[in-house]
Amino acid sequence: MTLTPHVYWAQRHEEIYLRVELTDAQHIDVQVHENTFHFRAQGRGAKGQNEYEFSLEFLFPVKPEVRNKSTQRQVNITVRKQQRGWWERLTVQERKPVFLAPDFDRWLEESDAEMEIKQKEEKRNKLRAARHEEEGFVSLKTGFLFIYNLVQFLGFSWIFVNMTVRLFIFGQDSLYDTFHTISDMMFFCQILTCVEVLNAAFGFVRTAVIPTLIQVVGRNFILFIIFGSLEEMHHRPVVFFVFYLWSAIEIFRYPFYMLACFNTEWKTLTWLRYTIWIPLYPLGVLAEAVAVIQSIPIFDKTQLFSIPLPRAIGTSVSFSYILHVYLVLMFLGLFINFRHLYKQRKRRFRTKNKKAN
Ligand SMILES: CCCCCCCCCCCCC[C@@H](O)CC(=O)SCCNC(=O)CCNC(=O)[C@H](O)C(C)(C)COP(=O)(O)OP(=O)(O)OC[C@H]1O[C@@H](n2cnc3c(N)ncnc32)[C@H](O)[C@@H]1OP(=O)(O)O
Repeated sequence: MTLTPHVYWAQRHEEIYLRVELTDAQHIDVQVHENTFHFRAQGRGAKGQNEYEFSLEFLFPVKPEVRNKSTQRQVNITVRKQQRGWWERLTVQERKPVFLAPDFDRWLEESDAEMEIKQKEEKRNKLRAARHEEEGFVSLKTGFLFIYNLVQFLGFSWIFVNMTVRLFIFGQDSLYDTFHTISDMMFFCQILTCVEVLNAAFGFVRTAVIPTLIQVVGRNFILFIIFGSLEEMHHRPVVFFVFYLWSAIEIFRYPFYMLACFNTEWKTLTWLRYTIWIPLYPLGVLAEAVAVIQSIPIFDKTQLFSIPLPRAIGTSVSFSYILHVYLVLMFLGLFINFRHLYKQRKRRFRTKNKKAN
C-alpha cells in the first residue's frame, strides 16, 4: 500500500514552496505537467520507513522545472508559477487535501509578500548604487594614478634623454652643468613624488608606507638641502650621477605602473622594473653619500643651517653633525628599501610562476 506524507505549503508571487515531511528521503521522483504535480519517494514518514507519494492539481499552471532539496528531516520543493500572481488557494479543488497544511515557517499574506519584494528590490537597488559608486571611485582612482604615472614618466624620460644626449654632445663637460639644465624638471618630479606617500598611506596602491617615505624623504633631502641650498654643489659632477641613477630606474618604474593601472603587463618591462634596482640602488645611495660628504666642508664653512646654542655656551652646532647622522641613516634606509624591493621582486616572480604552472 502507498502512503501519503504530510505536506506543508506556502507561496510568493512567483513561487510555490512545498515541504514534504520525510526523513532520509531517497529515490525522489517529482513530475510536473501544466498544473499537475506528482511526488514519490522512499523515506521515514508518519507510517515509518515506506514508499510515500502524493499528487496535487494546482490552481494554475506551473513551470516544468522544479527544484528539490532533501535534508535529513524533509524534502523542500520549489515550483515556479507559470504566471506571476497571488493564488487564493493551492489546488483547483476548493476543499484542501487532508495531508496538506500551510507552512507557517514560510507563510506570508499577499501584502507581506509584496513588502518582502519591495524590501528585496530596495536592497538590490542599494547594492547596485553602491557598486556604481565603487566603480566610479575605481575608475577615478585609476585615471588619477595613470595620469600621475604618465606625468612622472614624461618628466623622468625628459631628464634621462636630455642628460644622455648632452653627454654624447658635450662629453665630460656636460657633467658640470647638470644642475642648471635639469634641476627645474627634477624639482618638479621630486616634489610630485610626495603623492606616492599619500597613495601608500591612504591605501590607493598596495605598497608599504615606510619604504616609500624613506625613498621620497631621502631623495628630496639630497635635492633640496644638499644640491638646492648650496650653490657650490651645482657644478659638481656628483649631481650628474645622482640624477642619472634616479631617472634610470624611473623610466621603467612609471610605465610599469601605467600598465598595472589596467591590470596589464609587458614581461620585459616587469623584469626590468624588478631587476635593475639591484645595481642602481646601491650605486644611487653611494652617489648620494658622496654628495653629502662633499657638502660637509661647505656647511662647516658657511654655517648654513647651523643650530644656534644658548648665549651661555656661546657657539652653534654645525649642520654637518646632522649630515654625519644622516650618512648612517642612509645606509639604514638602503638596507630597509633593498630588503623591501627584494621581497617585492620575490613576490612578483613567485606569483607569476604560480600563474604559469
Ligand atoms: C621616515 C623618514 C626617514 C628618512 C630617512 C632618510 C634615509 C634616507 C635613505 C634613502 C636612500 C634612498 C636612496 C635612493 O634615493 C637612491 C635611488 O633611488 S637610486 C635609483 C634606484 N632606485 C630604485 O630602484 C628605487 C625606486 N623606487 C621604488 O621602487 C619605490 O619608490 C619603492 C617604495 C622603494 C618600492 O616601490 P613599491 O613598494 O611601490 O613596490 P612595487 O613597485 O612592487 O608596487 C607595489 C604595488 O603597488 C602598485 N603601485 C605602486 N605604485 C603605483 C602607482 N604609482 N600606480 C599604480 N600602481 C602602483 C604596483 O603596481 C604594485 O601592485 P601589485 O602588487 O599588484 O603588483
